[in-house]
Amino acid sequence: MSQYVVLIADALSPQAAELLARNPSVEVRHVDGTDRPALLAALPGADAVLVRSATRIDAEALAAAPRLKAVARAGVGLDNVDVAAATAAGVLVANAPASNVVSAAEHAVALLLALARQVPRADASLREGRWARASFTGVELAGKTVGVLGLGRIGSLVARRLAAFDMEVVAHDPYADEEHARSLGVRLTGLDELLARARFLTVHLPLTAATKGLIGADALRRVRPDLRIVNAARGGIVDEEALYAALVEGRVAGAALDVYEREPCTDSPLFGLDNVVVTPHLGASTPEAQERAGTQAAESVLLALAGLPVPDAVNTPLPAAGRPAAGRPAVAEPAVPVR
Ligand SMILES: NC(=O)c1ccc[n+]([C@@H]2O[C@H](COP(=O)([O-])OP(=O)(O)OC[C@H]3O[C@@H](n4cnc5c(N)ncnc54)[C@H](O)[C@@H]3O)[C@@H](O)[C@H]2O)c1
Ligand SMILES: O=C(O)CC[C@@H](O)C(=O)O
Repeated sequence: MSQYVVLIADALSPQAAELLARNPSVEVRHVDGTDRPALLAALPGADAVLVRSATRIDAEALAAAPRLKAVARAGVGLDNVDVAAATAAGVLVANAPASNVVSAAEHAVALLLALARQVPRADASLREGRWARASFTGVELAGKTVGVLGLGRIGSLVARRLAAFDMEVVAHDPYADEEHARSLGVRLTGLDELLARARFLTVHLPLTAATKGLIGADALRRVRPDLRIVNAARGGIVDEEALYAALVEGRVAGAALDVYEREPCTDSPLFGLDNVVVTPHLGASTPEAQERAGTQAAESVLLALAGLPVPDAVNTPLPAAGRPAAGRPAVAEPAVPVR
């Protein structure tokens, strides 16, 4: 008979459930965590719960789960888990911090290119039967300065990719290591210089009290009018109201957003602007990232539940993100410091 019940509350890669189910002590149950009554009804029987982004594990959910020993999130941020309440309740919280960083970095670069070349609007226009070449002039990346805000795991991967486009890459991150930055071809700067010089700005910060609204009305008054901003980190770091004002007043040339102050976000004044590209929080939405995130979260749960053995890894190996693969030069992918 199974000793531990592990509840999967969001749509995770099937490999997560497969990994858990290989352990005879574990019974896997599924619940739709966005159906709050169903979640609260399932939690009392759970020893561990796995979530992605949709399910909120807050103080109420934790109080409904007296047997709970671990919450694991298949992703980087822990925004939907009340870590303080879990800690107070003696519940271990784990994330999968390197699982989706390559996908997130690639999505940020995709947004930056889509914005620079107006790809979404040109695509929509042609599908409507218009051959409007003159309407969709873009800008080149080569030779332009990109400011990377936050030179952690994802910021470093983005910096390296944009350096390959022959951009001048500057970064602001008070905690970044000079040598690490140099190895990426990145120059560290203060925020003021980054804001004043950048033609592109890409945000890769966690959402904290210090970063909330960091790119707000004040910062947006100090930027070039031809600046294009990408935020694929967390909504709220770029203040949406201030961004809207800067865009309509021509103080900023464009923005590409994957994340929003409130999610899901299906209605925003920003969505009505031609110089804005938007996606619905898709940074980690690839099978590769989801397989890694799901299996890493499952592995954490097995370890948390009395150190259960982790079966042989079934996940897609991470292609040298956050750790250089043997035999590859150190600069091929940055060994991003994991704090
Ligand atoms: N869009 C998506 O689907 C998606 C996917 C994965 C991660 N993310 C988000 O991307 C962001 C970055 O993730 P990561 O894995 O690179 O995180 P990370 O912790 O590796 O890097 C964050 C960096 O920000 C720096 N930093 C912190 N406060 C700062 C400040 N005030 N000013 C400048 N720098 C500061 C830190 O020193 C660190 O180097 C997070 O918000 C994460 O949740 C989004
Ligand atoms: O895809 C997701 O669910 C979240 C991705 C990302 O924001 C994360 O925190 O890892």
